[in-house]
Formats: sequence, structure tokens, C-alpha cells
Amino acid sequence: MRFNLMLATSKTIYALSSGGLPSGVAVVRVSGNGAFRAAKSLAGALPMPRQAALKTIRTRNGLIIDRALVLTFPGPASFTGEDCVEIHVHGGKAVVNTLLDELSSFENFRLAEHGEFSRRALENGKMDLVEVEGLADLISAETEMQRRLAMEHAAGGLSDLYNSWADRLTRARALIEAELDFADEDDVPGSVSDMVWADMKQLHRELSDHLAGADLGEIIRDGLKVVIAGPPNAGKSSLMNALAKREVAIVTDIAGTTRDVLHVDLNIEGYAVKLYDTAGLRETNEIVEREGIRRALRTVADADLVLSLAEIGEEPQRTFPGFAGRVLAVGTKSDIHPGIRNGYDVLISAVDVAGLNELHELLRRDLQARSGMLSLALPSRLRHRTLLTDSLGAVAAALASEDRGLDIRAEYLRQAATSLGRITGRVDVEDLLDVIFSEFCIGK
Ligand SMILES: Nc1nc2c(ncn2[C@@H]2O[C@H](COP(=O)(O)OP(=O)(O)OP(=O)(O)O)[C@@H](O)[C@H]2O)c(=O)[nH]1
Ligand SMILES: [K+]
Ligand SMILES: [Mg+2]
Repeated sequence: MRFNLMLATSKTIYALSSGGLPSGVAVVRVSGNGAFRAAKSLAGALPMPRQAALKTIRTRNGLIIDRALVLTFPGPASFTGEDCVEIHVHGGKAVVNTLLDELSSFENFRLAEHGEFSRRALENGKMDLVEVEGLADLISAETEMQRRLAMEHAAGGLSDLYNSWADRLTRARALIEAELDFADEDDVPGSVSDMVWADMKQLHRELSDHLAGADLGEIIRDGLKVVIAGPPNAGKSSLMNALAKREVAIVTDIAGTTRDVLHVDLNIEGYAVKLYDTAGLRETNEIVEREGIRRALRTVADADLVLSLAEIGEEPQRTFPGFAGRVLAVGTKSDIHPGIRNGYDVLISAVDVAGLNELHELLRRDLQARSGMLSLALPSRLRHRTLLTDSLGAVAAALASEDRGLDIRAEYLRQAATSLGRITGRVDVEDLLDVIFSEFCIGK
């Protein structure tokens, strides 16, 4: 790990780590080299590390704040890597405020900044960047699939993969260096290159497959963007309200009712779905409506899936400018058009729910088809995608420059490993020689 322990002189931080007040219990967390000193002052003798004890918490003036569970976690075997203390008080606003006030009065103490406990964990090598991101996602996860994806990241599944790839790149370079530097000596196996490049081809495949999962990772994390589009009065806003189970959008029989893009978050079978209602598409000179239509088309272009609505009997639009994804043709108002079925993927009515269940089922199946692979070691952020693309590009460049010098090809592999290292925040320092010496007995 590159990060060093430069925190010896830094401040001890504290914060309310549990949710909003009032609550049954509130957890105040303290981290830093003053944590135990403060805990002793507040609670008297401290319990054994990692064991809870019920203590009376007092200000330095002897005022009792509360009776609370106190836990200590000596560094470096703590979340942040520093000495940490948890105080579980009753979750009253005044209780917590008095405790935080008291903590603020200790020398070199201050309120933690956003994410600062995790940041210290990162700086102390307790977690890498992907794990920190995973933890943040885990805390904000609202659907089961978001939770599972975040858990995979927080638990190091993705980091392990990137580290193993970075190790392979390092090893490949070590072998190339060996070939360059010690080509005359007997101990270096012949045709090392063949081995290296076969493995790099394989790595290239694994990287591309992994990148192909980025769409899904981002969809699970950010939600599938489903956009309702179609002509005025098709029943778009009525569908939005029916799926949201509340009156999000204004519904009238006036064509051109919706102007702004409206949005609700849905949870469909554990997947997050972002549903958008848009202005009815038609030719118009009315300035406000035109702007609404421009926004509608922009939203469609950014969609993962479009629900193209048309009142039964009308032709649903099958393609949209700038959108290459899946379009579901939805025939609306089935209650007043009985018996017609052809030309639509699903028929719905905002006044009875039969078709809505079918639409729900289509969405569920679409999401499941996208997540056909069940491994959730997927990149889930643009940052991951960008660096993975860089890494893949560098491996491809190394593979493609057969007619160039080995040193140039090795340099590409170094770049590939650096990009992977940037994802985890673990940009490898040079341990090339270690690898060489461990694999060959060059120092004879
Ligand atoms: N009978 C029946 N009427 C419907 C249904 N869905 C919508 N309507 C009616 O159709 C009219 C238009 O509905 P909206 O939901 O406002 O249509 P929209 O596509 O959002 O229209 P714009 O926002 O103007 O583009 C309203 O009078 C609705 O009550 C349905 O399933 N059955
Ligand atoms: K309308
Ligand atoms: Mg509308």
C-alpha cells in the first residue's frame, strides 16, 4: 500500500454514526490517537477491546450525560486503522448534542467530515478505493440488487480481480525484462515471450468481457432508465401514475398537458428502475410545448428502455432519434378498445390493472435478461469503466506492436497495470526485481 501513516499528529475525529434523531439508540464514533483518552474521561475505566460494557457517561464537570454501551477498538485492528471508540447512547437530540459538545472540548478533537472515517481507513490501508466506493453504495442501497452489487465491491470481490490482473501484468513485464536483460544466460527459459503473449491475449479477453458487464453494473447501481414516450393523450402520464401508485403527473384530456420531464424511482423485483414521463411528441409551434418535446427526445436518447405508447388502433413509434436500445410497443386504453391485440407488445389500461401486471412482468424479464450472468463482480461506475478501457487499450496496444521493441511492449503493459492500480488506488510500486528473483535463479 502506498498510503502511509502520516496521521500521528492529526486530529481525533468524532461524529454521530447512526441515523436521524430521535432514535432508540444513537452511536457516536470516535477515531484517532485521543480516542481512548477521551473515552476514559467520559466513562472511567474502559472495557476490554471489542467488548461492550455499560458505563455512566459524564462530562468533565461530573454531569451525567447518559448510561451507555462503550466499545473500544485499538488500532490498527479497527475500521479506520486508528484507535476507535463507539459510544451507544440513547438517541435523544439533547443526549447526543451534549456528548458531541463534550467531545469537542478535548484538545485536538473535531467533528468528522463527510466520509472521513472511511477516508482514514483508505489512507491506513484498511480498504482500497473500490471497497470504499462499495461501502458508500451499500449504505445508500435501496434495492436488493443494489445491495448485492455493493456488498460484492465492499467485500473486495472486485478488488481481488483487479489485483490479480495487475499481478499478471507485472509478472509478464518481469518475464520480458528478464528476456531483455539476461537473454544470454542459461537460466532464463526459452520462448518466454510466447508464454507472456498467450497470457496477455487471455487477459485481454477477460478485460473485455468484464467491461461488457459495465452497462449492467451501472444499471443496477443507478437504476434502469425507462422512458415513457408517445403522442399527446396516449396515456403516458396515466401510466406513470399507475406504476408509481400516486398522482405524480397531471392528467387531463388536453393534448400537450405534460411539458417537463417527470421522474419516479421504482423497485421492480429488487432492481432499481428510474421511470420518466415525457411530453407528447407532435409537430407544434407552441414555444413551451416545443421545449418540452426537445426535452422528451433528449430523455429518450439517454434511455435504457423506451415504452412507446399509442392508443390502441394507432401505430406506436418504433424508433427514436439517437436511441438504439429496446423499444416496447404499448397499446393503451384497452378498456375502451376491446378485442384488438396486434401490433403491440403489451396492452394496458390505466383503469384496470391486468395489463399493468403484464407490463411489470415484461420489465422484470428485461432486467433479468440483462443480468443473465449472476456474478456481481461488475464495474459500476464511470470511473471504473474509463480506467478499464484505458487498461484494455494498453493491453491491445502491447499485443498489436509485435514489430516493435520488447521494451515498448513492456511499457504498454506497465500502463495497463497502472490503470488497474488507479481503480483500486493501489498503483503498484516497482516490485519487478522481486518477481524476477523469485521466478528464476539469476543470482548464481
Ligand atoms: N379510458 C381510458 N382513458 C385513459 C386511459 N389512460 C389515459 N386516459 C385518458 O386519456 C387522457 C390523456 O391521458 P394522459 O395520461 O394525460 O395522456 P398523456 O399521454 O400524458 O398526454 P400528454 O401529457 O398531453 O402528452 C386523459 O383524459 C386520461 O384520463 C385508459 O387506460 N383508459
Ligand atoms: K393529456
Ligand atoms: Mg402527460
